[in-house]
Amino acid sequence: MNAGPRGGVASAETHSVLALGSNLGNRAEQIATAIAEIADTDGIRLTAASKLVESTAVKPAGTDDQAPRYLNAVVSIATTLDADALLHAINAIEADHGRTRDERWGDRTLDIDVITFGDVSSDDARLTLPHPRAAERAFVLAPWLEIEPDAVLPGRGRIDALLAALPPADAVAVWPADSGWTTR
Ligand SMILES: Nc1ncnc2c1ncn2[C@@H]1O[C@H](COP(=O)(O)OP(=O)(O)OP(=O)(O)O)[C@@H](O)[C@H]1O
Ligand SMILES: Nc1nc2c(c(=O)[nH]1)N=C(CO)CN2
Repeated sequence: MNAGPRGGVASAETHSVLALGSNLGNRAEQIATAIAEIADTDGIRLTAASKLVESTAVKPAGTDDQAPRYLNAVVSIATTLDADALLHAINAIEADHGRTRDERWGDRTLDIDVITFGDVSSDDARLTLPHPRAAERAFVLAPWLEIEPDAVLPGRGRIDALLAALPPADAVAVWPADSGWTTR
């Protein structure tokens, strides 16, 4: 797609998909503020933002299953930043929201992951692309599908098929519950 600055992704820009999550504090406000901050970042143009979805916290096996439920959302952007600069920008937004990094998959005020950056593939631990766990996460795939129904996760296939292959127990619910939107 190359529809220029108002439509799709201009040639100097890279299309990227970001996933946001929060399970501490005012979850909806943190995600909404973070999306506004992403849209305000130099070199980033927000092209779509999903509704919020709510789901049980996915934790490593054997850890506390009492964790607060998450709200998640997905945005698509067109950016002139390179992947490192984009990671730096989203880490700064997380830090502004009081995010600390102490525990893997720990509770957090705000998490922002880079799901895709163009068709870049990277094994770098600092920025693995596409995000290595996106294909197994209904809380990423369902809101992504809402904003990009034909999207493909590079190397894994169409996201509608990936979502349909997940166990029904992984389904996410639109939040707030009365907004009349279902994900599966
Ligand atoms: N695609 C990516 N998006 C965001 N961070 C990434 C990515 N790939 C690697 N990282 C690195 O992962 C590190 C840990 O990130 P984080 O604490 O958000 O992990 P997590 O949210 O607990 O787990 P998960 O990555 O499964 O969502 C970060 O310091 C970051 O450099
Ligand atoms: N439901 C849900 N569970 C999670 C999430 C998340 O965003 N939503 N993020 C995690 C680590 O990034 C770990 N577990």
